[in-house]
Amino acid sequence: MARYARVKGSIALITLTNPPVNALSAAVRRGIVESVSRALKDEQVKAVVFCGENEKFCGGADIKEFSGSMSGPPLVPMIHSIEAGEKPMVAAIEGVALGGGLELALGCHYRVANTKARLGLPEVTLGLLPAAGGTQRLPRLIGIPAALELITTGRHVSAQEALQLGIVDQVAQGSAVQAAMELALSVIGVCVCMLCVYVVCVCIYCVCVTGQPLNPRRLSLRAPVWAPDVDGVCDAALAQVKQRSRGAMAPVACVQAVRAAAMLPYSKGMERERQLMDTLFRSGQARAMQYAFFAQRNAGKWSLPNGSQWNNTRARDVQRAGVIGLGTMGRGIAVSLVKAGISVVAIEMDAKQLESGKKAVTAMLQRDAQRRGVSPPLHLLTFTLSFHQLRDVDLVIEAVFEDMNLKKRVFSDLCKVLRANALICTNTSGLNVDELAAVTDRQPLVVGMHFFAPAHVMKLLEVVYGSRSSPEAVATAMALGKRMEKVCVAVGNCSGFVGNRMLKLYLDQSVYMLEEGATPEQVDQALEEFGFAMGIFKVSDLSGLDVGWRVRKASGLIGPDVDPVKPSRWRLGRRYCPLPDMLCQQGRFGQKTGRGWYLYDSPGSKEAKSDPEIQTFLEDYRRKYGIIPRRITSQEVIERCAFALANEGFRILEDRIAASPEDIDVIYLFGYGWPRHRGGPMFYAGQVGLSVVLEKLEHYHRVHPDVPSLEPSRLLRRLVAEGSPPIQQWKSHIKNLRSHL
Ligand SMILES: CC/C=C\CC(=O)SCCNC(=O)CCNC(=O)[C@H](O)C(C)(C)COP(=O)(O)OP(=O)(O)OC[C@H]1O[C@@H](n2cnc3c(N)ncnc32)[C@H](O)[C@@H]1OP(=O)(O)O
Repeated sequence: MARYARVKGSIALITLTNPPVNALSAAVRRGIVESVSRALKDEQVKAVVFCGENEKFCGGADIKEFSGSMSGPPLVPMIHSIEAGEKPMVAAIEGVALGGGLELALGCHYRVANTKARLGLPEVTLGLLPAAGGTQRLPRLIGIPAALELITTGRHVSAQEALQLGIVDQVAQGSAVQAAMELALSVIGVCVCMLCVYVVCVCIYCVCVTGQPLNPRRLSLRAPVWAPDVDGVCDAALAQVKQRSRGAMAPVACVQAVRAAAMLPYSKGMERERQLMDTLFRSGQARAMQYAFFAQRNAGKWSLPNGSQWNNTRARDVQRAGVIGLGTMGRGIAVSLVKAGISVVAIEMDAKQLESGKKAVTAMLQRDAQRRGVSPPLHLLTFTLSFHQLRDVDLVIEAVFEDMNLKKRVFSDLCKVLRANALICTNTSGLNVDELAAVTDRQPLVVGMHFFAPAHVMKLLEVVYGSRSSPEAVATAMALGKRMEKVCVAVGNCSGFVGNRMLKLYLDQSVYMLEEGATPEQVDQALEEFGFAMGIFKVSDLSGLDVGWRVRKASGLIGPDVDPVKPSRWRLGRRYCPLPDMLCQQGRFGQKTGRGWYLYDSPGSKEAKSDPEIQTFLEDYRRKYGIIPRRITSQEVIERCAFALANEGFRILEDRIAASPEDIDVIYLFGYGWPRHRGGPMFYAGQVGLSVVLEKLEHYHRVHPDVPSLEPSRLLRRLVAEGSPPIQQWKSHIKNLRSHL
């Protein structure tokens, strides 16, 4: 779908019409091809302007089409025919010009963007490369280093930056379409300055250049962008993306394609671009990343077991919020709220804590404002020791220490001062939201808002609905999270919710493997090669080993009856690994104490080094318990960790704690560093093959019968029995479910 109109007598205006982002679907491509041909044939038409409906130029190729068989006119020849057209073609960029959208604009002879427009080639984030000539035209326009940076990161740039880089010719304060039409008129030799009545080549009043030849504007006609240092630049970029992308293929292919633009004529470069794209397009990585794109958007379309959902429930407006507790989490939450334009009353229990919280929050906001060249919105903050200052807030987020009794006290104190209709949210990472709500006078207005540390950086927010939480409270927390630029997922109430409930089993498998013969380094290396940013033992050191220790003590797993010399490896009816507790007993809490599973130069330093003491400690431990160490392969590490995660994910779906496997994957992608090119633990299980996962879990459960969580879940068995349907259909196979609302 593309609309054709003749405007200003001699301009053909071609408008892409495919809301919401005017993606280049087969129908849009067909519409463009027909409109361009019409414009080229129409003798009255002297120039063509492309724009998008609803002030959005184009969000790129239609990603939904990638999973089916492609039909309609292909993009590459379509863009080529635009560039080769004998009439000036001008792109009027408003909103976004991304991926194929920007490639279409690069095929035009001129580009005009509105000040608010964003431009980019984000294909790499979908496991692809800009294969409609983007890897060949962009370097010819802005040079190899800048093109490499944009194409390998997929970063969007502002109109102003695009102008500086040379991607656009003009930035318009008002309508880009209007400005593009004026540019088009000036190019075809009609001066629009109103002072000049002649058709001229250079208007002496406004110095517009008219009657320009088109060949210099055709990027494909430009020679390769070779320079003496180009090999070095590409090699450095390759090394950088290999290190950063942790096994993702697309960034490497992007560098290879851009290198071709430096070395080869355009047609050969295009061949290279196509070959690389073919490989990526067929890869499981591209499928995983495209799945992740839609899973992220679907998470916003939350639904509760009682039928309430995103499009039938209104969120309340939140103008003023309270944050209780200014530890690491509270500070990050306060910063995110203020950045979203919300007034914050931040509360601490004692003056010293309040002062240090205030300093930290202020410094974080100042740093952020400095980076963005704006002034910090400190006027939105009130720091106080008094709960009374909360009397007119719309919502409170409690972020005190992870202790049920403390949180209950805070909740009942809050009820004494808050307005009757104010929401109370808890940032607990796994405590029972219903139990907390029960001490309040407003159970329907209590929900969990589980942020991830550091809360002003991490994207994930689990919004936890309890059995009495109202749909309106869930909608409000989801909307607030979105305003704070979080990826929000609505989840049910159970110990650990979704993310930490699964994490526990992943941690268990990791420490069991240490008992059996692995080292922290081996496990972490396998996980990092798989694509995790950090192995589980490095992450544990970063988060602090004492956190889990405290939780295990509170849950009764550690108590006075545990033998301090030879602690039991069997607790609450199942295998238990006391290694993390033994480390904590030695004061090894991780980075903060300079020692944990690894050794650090000093407390607080970040570089993890192997610690020979840990090797000796593990050897002594195995000797004490008569364990004969064995070699554990990387494959076993991945299988036991990833399949344990997925198996619990299936149980979470059975229990209806998560609404879909996509939601679980989004949680792991945005909160736990799961590699995006592997889609998420549920997607990965589907990609490996559900029957393979079942077989492996059966094997590991046979070998470790004392680990009940390795027993394959009912849902996994059912899905395999029903022929391993694709992930989008799993939901319909969940029957006889308990409702949590
Ligand atoms: C030969 C190959 C050549 C080229 C390859 C490509 O062009 S690949 C595509 C490259 N483009 C992109 O990666 C852009 C993807 N989209 C976005 O980043 C954002 O959607 C965008 C455009 C910045 C808008 O963001 P916003 O937050 O405003 O909206 P949202 O993300 O929720 O999207 C709204 C709905 O539009 C759907 N959608 C967006 N982009 C595409 C697309 N390219 N193809 C298909 N559908 C797209 C998105 O899924 C949302 O749908 P909904 O049903 O409402 O959830």
